Amino acid sequence: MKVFINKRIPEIGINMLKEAGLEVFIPDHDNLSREEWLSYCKSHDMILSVGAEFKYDKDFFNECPNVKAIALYSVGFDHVDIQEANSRKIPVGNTPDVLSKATSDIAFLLMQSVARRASYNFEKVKVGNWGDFDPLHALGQELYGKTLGIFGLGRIGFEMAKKSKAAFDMNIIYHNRHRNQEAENELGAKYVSFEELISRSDVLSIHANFKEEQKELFNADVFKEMKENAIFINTARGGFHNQKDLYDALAEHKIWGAGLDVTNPEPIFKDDPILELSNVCVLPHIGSATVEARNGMAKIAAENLIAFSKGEKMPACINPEVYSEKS
Ligand SMILES: NC(=O)C1=CN([C@@H]2O[C@H](COP(=O)(O)OP(=O)(O)OC[C@H]3O[C@@H](n4cnc5c(N)ncnc54)[C@H](O)[C@@H]3O)[C@@H](O)[C@H]2O)C=CC1
Ligand SMILES: O=C(O)C(=O)CO
Repeated sequence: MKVFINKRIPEIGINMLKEAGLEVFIPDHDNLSREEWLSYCKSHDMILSVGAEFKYDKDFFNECPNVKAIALYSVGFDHVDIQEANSRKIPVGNTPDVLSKATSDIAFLLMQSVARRASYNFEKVKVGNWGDFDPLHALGQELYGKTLGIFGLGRIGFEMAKKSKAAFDMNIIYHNRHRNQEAENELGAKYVSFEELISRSDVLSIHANFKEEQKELFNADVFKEMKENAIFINTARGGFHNQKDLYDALAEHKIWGAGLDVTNPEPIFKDDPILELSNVCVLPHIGSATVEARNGMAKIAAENLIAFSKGEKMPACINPEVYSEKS
């Protein structure tokens, strides 16, 4: 069976696939056009898919009838039409858990960076404006005992909550599709309505998996209900926030600041006015960018395809229903 990988991943995953007897093809350049990508997909049985640039939508499935399995090199799967995959009984794997610590580290880092005005202060040093000690200048806010609101308390949200509780004894409130009993028992996390989450959070951190219905859920109507000292953190998907509304809320100091590892659109335009604001920290989607997480992702993605090639269930499968439908 032949595997197409659209971009080089850590060797550990490639070696596992080859050792399992699978033929692996990786193009010699990264910036594939959609046409090139499609032509490679068409001639392979399995895809190890890196990044969310190309969508696995109805058109893809219609054009690539030979593809039998997809292993995403991500935990997020908002670029895959799962119903279409299900209707063709194509299992789709993802990479849960191995990146939860790394991604929540970035949410935590952004929370502190915004609270202590890191981008403003970095810029001062860079332009040679260190300045004298000033008791009233460049003051941040402390996070001790503040309220952290988590939207989407799953794997990454839980890691963020644990760190914030341990470091700053923050009160954790959350809004999720289901109650998270573990977080309630271990951290005293309190389940609240969406409205309560917005109005009570000193830090609001987004960790839900994105669906089109939730597009720009965090918009002017939400920002106007947030506290003036509130910090908005998004490490989930840029599609969750309306970036113009976020800009307005930040520029007008309706909220304290924002930390973004994901933007809308992504990548962010170089001249996006939000980048000019001193109360914003933006990172280029590096949540899972550690050696440990990326190796773990390569390993799980390879395990998913190897299992499939042996006629077994993928160990990390987004749509396990394809197996029960088969039997
Ligand atoms: N910045 C980065 O590099 C990375 C970003 N991510 C993003 O983080 C997301 C979360 O990952 P995990 O924690 O592993 O997923 P997860 O599935 O463990 O947690 C997501 C939680 O959000 C909840 N949720 C979804 N929609 C909701 C809604 N409308 N209202 C309330 N709760 C809702 C779900 O019930 C679930 O508990 C991924 O889907 C991905 O988009 C993941 C890894 C790296
Ligand atoms: O895994 C994901 O969903 C990412 O965004 C990148 O690791």
